[in-house]
Amino acid sequence: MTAAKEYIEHIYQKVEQRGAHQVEFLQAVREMFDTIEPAIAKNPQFIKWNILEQLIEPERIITFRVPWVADDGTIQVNKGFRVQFNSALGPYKGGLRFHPTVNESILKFLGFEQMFKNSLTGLPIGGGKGGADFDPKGKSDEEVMRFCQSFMTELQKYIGPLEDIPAGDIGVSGREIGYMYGQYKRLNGAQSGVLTGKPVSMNGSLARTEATGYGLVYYTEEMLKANGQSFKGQKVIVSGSGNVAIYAIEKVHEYGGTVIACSDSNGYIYDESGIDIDLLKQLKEVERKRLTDYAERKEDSSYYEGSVWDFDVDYSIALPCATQNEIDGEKASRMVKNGVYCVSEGANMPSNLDAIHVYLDNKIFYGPAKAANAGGVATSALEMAQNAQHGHWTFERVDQELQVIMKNIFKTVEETASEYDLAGNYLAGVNIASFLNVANAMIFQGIV
Ligand SMILES: NC(=O)C1=CN([C@@H]2O[C@H](COP(=O)(O)OP(=O)(O)OC[C@H]3O[C@@H](n4cnc5c(N)ncnc54)[C@H](O)[C@@H]3O)[C@@H](O)[C@H]2O)C=CC1
Ligand SMILES: O=C(O)CCC(=O)C(=O)O
Repeated sequence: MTAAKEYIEHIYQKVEQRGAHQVEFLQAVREMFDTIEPAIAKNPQFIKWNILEQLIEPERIITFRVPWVADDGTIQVNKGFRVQFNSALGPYKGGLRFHPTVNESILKFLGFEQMFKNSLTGLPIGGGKGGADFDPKGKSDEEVMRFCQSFMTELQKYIGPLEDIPAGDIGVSGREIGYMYGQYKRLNGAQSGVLTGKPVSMNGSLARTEATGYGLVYYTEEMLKANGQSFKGQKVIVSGSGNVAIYAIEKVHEYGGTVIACSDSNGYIYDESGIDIDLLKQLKEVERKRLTDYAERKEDSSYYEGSVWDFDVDYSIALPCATQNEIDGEKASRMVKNGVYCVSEGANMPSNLDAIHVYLDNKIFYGPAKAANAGGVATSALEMAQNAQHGHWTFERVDQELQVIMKNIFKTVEETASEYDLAGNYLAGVNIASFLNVANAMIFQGIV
């Protein structure tokens, strides 16, 4: 075993000892550690600085009680969190997730990946993530507002435009960000730079809503082009039907591909002629309905229960945009059998480690989440820039900057993989490039 490998395994054992039950976090660390040996072997100072042990420990985890009153008068209590993972490259930056499954392991995996992802954007942002085990589904607007106000009453003590700037994630969109900003302002005065993903009328950025989905397609098109392919004429499946999925579908259609299926947490719709994006937006963004309503309103479309990745149909590109671990080894093998040659991740860690092995063994063009979905946070950093200069940029300007950022990320990934004699292994390119960004910044700052 090389010294680099021995060091990596020694630190991994420590992570396991400290939190064997944190399975999502362990998975994210394992995936990273499995690819960075060449970078550690080439840079022995990382061992001297014990950089991995510093990296895997969040700078701070804040947990708090979130009490609120439901419409029926009952008193509800949820658990709130903010994981301030790493500030080597700038203030903590990353979304808030409101979902019943939220726990410390999930937020640590998300924060860990966020610090690496953010470094790939080239913008001055560190990594963080937060949220609560609150389910906005089925709640009235008033209940969501009261929850958001209680959540922010505590969170506001720890965030600020130069310290920590949360944004949205699963279950947190413009509505929730609006309520949280209202409460922040009531307690601290108007400082719009404290949250991103704000509604445009509240100093949000144009194109932030679209950015993660559009960015995913810009990144994937670059990867396809580098391999003599493109979206044009391709059949695509997108999982999810939330913010990331909707704008990924819209951009795939603009690029000449056809998205034939998308999903929610219960099932999926198949629409061979291509998902009707206007209908999907109306159902999901306006009416907050389920996908069963799509099949009821759109002729020749069908709804099926279960995972969209178990659907046997010919297609070539898979864009998972729902949630973590939605694809296991079996589902990945099924995709390959169905003709998939490209998988690019809008969701964070949607593929488990077995699925990733299937992609690598089958030479799938693979866009790991840390790179492929970085367009959302990159545009959040553009929103911060606009807020700092008290100005607004046009949609075209933000979208143009987003395209440049996503192209540059792919270029960095491709070049890094080649530099380490791993040409075409985009997973290694993503992990090594982002690891070097964060590790070097930490060394510059000393032991802090
Ligand atoms: N919103 C953003 O800017 C960014 C989001 N992401 C990631 O993208 C993914 C989706 O986030 P958003 O679209 O923002 O959230 P959202 O709340 O708008 O939509 C989430 C979608 O995933 C589906 N979903 C949730 N749990 C599921 C499950 N267990 N099985 C199948 N489907 C499930 C929901 O039905 C919904 O369609 C998440 O992994 C998030 O972390 C990543 C980068 C930025
Ligand atoms: O826009 C942001 O700050 C956060 C985006 C996010 O949560 C993510 O990239 O997973």
